[in-house]
This record gives sequence, C-alpha cells and structure tokens, in this order.
Amino acid sequence: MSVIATEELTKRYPRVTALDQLTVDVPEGVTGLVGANGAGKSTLIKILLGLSPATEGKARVLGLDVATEGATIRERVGYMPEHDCLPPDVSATEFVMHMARMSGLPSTAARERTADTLRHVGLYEERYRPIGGYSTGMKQRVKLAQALVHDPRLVLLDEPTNGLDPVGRDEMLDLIRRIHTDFGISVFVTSHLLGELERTCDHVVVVDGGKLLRAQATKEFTRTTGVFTVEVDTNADGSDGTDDAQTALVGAGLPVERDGRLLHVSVADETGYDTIRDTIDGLGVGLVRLQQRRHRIAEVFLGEQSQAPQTEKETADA
Ligand SMILES: Nc1ncnc2c1ncn2[C@@H]1O[C@H](COP(=O)(O)OP(=O)(O)OP(=O)(O)O)[C@@H](O)[C@H]1O
Repeated sequence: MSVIATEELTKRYPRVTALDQLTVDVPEGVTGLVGANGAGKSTLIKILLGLSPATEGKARVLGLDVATEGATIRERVGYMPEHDCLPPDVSATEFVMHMARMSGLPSTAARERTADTLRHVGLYEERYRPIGGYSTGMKQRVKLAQALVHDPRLVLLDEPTNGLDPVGRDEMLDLIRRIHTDFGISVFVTSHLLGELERTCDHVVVVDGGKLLRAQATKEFTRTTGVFTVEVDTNADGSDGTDDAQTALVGAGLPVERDGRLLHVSVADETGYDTIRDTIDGLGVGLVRLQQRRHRIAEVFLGEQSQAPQTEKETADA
C-alpha cells in the first residue's frame, strides 16, 4: 500500500512554480526525496501535512486526503522540520513530553514514551539540560524525538542531516534506518545529497524544478554493471603483482582500465568472471578482491540532468 500518493500535484507561488504536476507513489519503508535547493521538497512536505493548500492536483497520506483530512494526517504522521524551531529554555524531556501531551497522550504514557524515544535517539543525561546549550547534533535528535513520540505510522523528515559533521550524519542516517527496522514506521526523508539516500533508503524519488525526474527502488538505481574490480597481492619477490595481472588480463582479451592498484575489467557475459579468476590463478599471485561494481546513484544522473542534485563530493568541495 502507498503511504503517500500524489496526482498531478501543483503549487504555484506568485513568482515560481514550486511543484509542477507531480505524480508519485511512495510505498511503505524508507523513501528518500532528493533534489537541489529550491526543488520543491519542503513545499511538498507542507502540502502532505495539510499545512499548505495545493494549487491543483490531489494528494493522499495514509489514504487520507490532504485537502480535507489534514488534522487526522497530523495525528498519524510525525514531522521533523528543516529549520531550528526548538525553545532554548526548556529541557529535551520537557519539550518532547509537551509534544506528546499535545498529540493527545495521557500524562503517564507521555512520560514513558518521552523517556523511550529520547533513549532511542541517543539522548541520555543531557535530556534534563536546557536545549539552548545543545550541539546541532543533539538538537537534531530532539527534533527527531518529537516527531516519533506519539508513535506515528509515518514520519516526514526534512533535511535531518543538515549542519551535521560526517560522524553525526552517519549516526543520524543509522537512526533513520532503525525507525523502520525497529518500529515498523515508514519514513519519507528529504536530502540534497544522493549518497546519503543510497545508504539509507529502500526507494528514492528525485525532483528537479518541482517536476518528478525519477521514482525507483534504490537497488534499481544501483544495479550491477558489467565491470569487475580486481586487486591482486604483491608477487613472492615483493614486486607489485598489478602490472603482471594487467598484462595477463589484456592478453586474455579483456579490456582493462587501471586505477592505482585496482584494475577495472569490463566483461560481456558470465564467462568473463571465470576468465578473470582463471587468468589470475594462472599467474600464481594472490587475489585480494574480485568484485562486481554497482552504479552509484550519482552516476545514473550524469548526462541525464541539467542541474543534478549534489553528490557528497561536490558538497565537500564547495
Ligand atoms: N511561501 C513561499 N512563497 C513564495 N515562494 C516560495 C515559498 N516557499 C517556497 N517558495 C519557493 O518555491 C521553490 C521551492 O521551495 P522549497 O522550499 O519547497 O524547496 P526545497 O527543495 O525544500 O529547497 P530547500 O532545501 O532549499 O528548502 C523555491 O523557489 C522557493 O523560493
């Protein structure tokens, strides 16, 4: 069953069309919504929560119509906003407890759920300190906790890794994955980083300029290629075995591209794998790695997009 379904969804602001006839089905599981800044991701989330009306088209969340059933959607869905929105003077426990009570949980249940949820997101003793003194990573965890505290069926997370360092980002991505594996809650998470979604999501939806570019299972994006990566050990006399392996593979009729100690070997069919293995075996050199390459999501977009969402490398270079 779809947790989100839109049909020709359009949102026009006076000067810009933020969403342009977007039709997409989001299944249960973890789904990433990727697009460059301004692609329309936050606009879509606000429409899905029933907080902003669409100009044209329809959308349903958990089978509910966003135009008429916004309040029920917000009862059943958790939302983690992109921007800082936390009160600095209260503790995480007080804030998340307040949000739990606002969602209708009785006081004892709210207290228990608050403790469980803060533990799940990795906030322990710090949960009693005022939020104003928290690091960005801790604040992101509080925002995540308040989205989960009322045990929703679906959470919408808007750029949850924004402002985090690489370690913080990995921890957040791990937490997001576990929201689904541990609790069975579906996740719809936005990012402008393709690499993040590749690791975390079962499905990826790509938008550009408010239009749908692709919606696919992650494993279809990252399908295997006909290229094997080969790495060999040093020879018995201590010399690098890569030269010999390259010569032997080329001699066996296989096209080889060298990248330092790695040899990328293109094969036309299944017999190519056997040829590589037998050729290296014939050399008597140790095989360290023989691995079929998979497409990275970012590669799928090369040449396909005028303004591709950023890869992690592009962002790091910026
Ligand atoms: N309330 C608004 N009034 C006018 N234009 C808006 C409004 N909200 C968004 N826009 C415009 O709509 C487009 C899509 O914005 P949106 O915030 O949905 O993009 P986004 O993909 O979430 O990007 P970001 O990650 O930068 O927030 C942008 O051109 C933005 O300037």
